[in-house]
Amino acid sequence: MDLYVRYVPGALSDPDAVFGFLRTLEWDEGMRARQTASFGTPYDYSGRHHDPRPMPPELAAVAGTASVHAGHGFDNCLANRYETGANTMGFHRDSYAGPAPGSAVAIVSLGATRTLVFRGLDRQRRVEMPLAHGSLLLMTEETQRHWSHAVPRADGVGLRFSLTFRLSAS
Ligand SMILES: O=C(O)CCC(=O)C(=O)O
Ligand SMILES: [Fe+2]
Repeated sequence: MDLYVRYVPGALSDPDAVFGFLRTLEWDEGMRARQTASFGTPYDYSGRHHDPRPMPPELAAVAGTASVHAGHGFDNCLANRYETGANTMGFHRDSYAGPAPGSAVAIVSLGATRTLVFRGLDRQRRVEMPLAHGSLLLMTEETQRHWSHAVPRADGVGLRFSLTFRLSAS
């Protein structure tokens, strides 16, 4: 299957404010590769359990923007903090055990541009997508079935956050 994702540059009206807000958050340092924080309906990720925590208004507003593009709401936000280009995310496919069938996963990027690499499960194809400050990327369930994605190491790159939004099935 061809890669079908939708990239919306400049999706956020005030990305600098969201970036500033994210800098004030407390981050979970339990993962070596990067730091995380979870809001809304918990979504178990990399075998880590998150307790339910309400989405702060700053993130609920971003979820609202993502909803307009996705055509459905989002009730979970998993935030990732990549302090430097040495912080990474390995190849994986997002699980649909929790999310509603047919719903999209949205990635909102703040701060330094990092490249999201898609790799076909046949390992024959590779597509690189640089994700800019204030951008939104939508991925479908179908995408997850045929492609994995990763945020590889990048030299000389500063702080970057990603917000991944999901809609839970129940
Ligand atoms: O940080 C990113 O852009 C990727 C995030 C991601 O793939 C995830 O949280 O599942
Ligand atoms: Fe992912």
